[in-house]
Amino acid sequence: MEHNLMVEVNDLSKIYSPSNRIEHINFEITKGECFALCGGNGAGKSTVIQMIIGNVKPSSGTIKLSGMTMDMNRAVYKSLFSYMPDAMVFPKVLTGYEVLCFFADLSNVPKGRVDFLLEKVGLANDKDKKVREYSKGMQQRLALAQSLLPEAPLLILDEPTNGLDPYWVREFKNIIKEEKEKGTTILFSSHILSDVEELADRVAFMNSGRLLVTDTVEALTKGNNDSSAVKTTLEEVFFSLVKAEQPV
Ligand SMILES: Nc1ncnc2c1ncn2[C@@H]1O[C@H](COP(=O)(O)OP(=O)(O)OP(=O)(O)O)[C@@H](O)[C@H]1O
Repeated sequence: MEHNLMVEVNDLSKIYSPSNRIEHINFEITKGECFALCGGNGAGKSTVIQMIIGNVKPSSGTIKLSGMTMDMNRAVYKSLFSYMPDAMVFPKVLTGYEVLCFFADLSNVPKGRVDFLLEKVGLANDKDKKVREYSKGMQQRLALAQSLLPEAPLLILDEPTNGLDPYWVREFKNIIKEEKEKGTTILFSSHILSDVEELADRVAFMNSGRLLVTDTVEALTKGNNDSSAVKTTLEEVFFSLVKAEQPV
């Protein structure tokens, strides 16, 4: 039977210490959906992502991708997603082209796709430069190209537009929209709530290791039930959620 859910996160927790806990995280992402994980610094977004991709072992809870846990078949589980970290460290002695060819070989991706993606992220003219000569933004564009190489059904992006100039923020958003149109399921984390509003179908807000709310962008920004109500922004929603959490 075709499984409609790409991601199922069920009562997931990571207890780093008694005072540093990410707990009771529950959400599902339907195939083809664009889902944003939002929250302030230290809310737990990256930890949740790291648990999904198998880099951090959960203290409890389960994660399924397309109905499958990592324990069922690690190789198949890992083939279901590709991942762009918030800061990727590349071997600095390699050129951008060599880096992508390395990752392409790992995933049996034809070299033609390397050239296509270098063009897409605006690095075609710099492909023979060593990565150590790349600016931070160029390295980030290389990281995005790396994550797009395998055309995995689930694309996971940790803070994809952080630190990019306005031109490349827009280009990144267009690339994410293209992926969405192709039917790729997308999970991304971001602090930039205007980007989230533009890209995401649904949003989960985290604070201090807990999930506060998960809903569609439309429902979160519609104001109140009065149809004449002025729409609010995700930024305002986030402020009121975090404010409500503060001790009085
Ligand atoms: N390896 C670790 N060991 C101990 N604590 C950790 C570890 N990694 C993260 N934490 C803690 O877990 C909490 C959540 O961190 P995490 O990086 O997941 O948050 P985030 O929402 O991604 O934050 P930011 O937006 O600042 O990147 C923080 O209190 C952080 O200090």
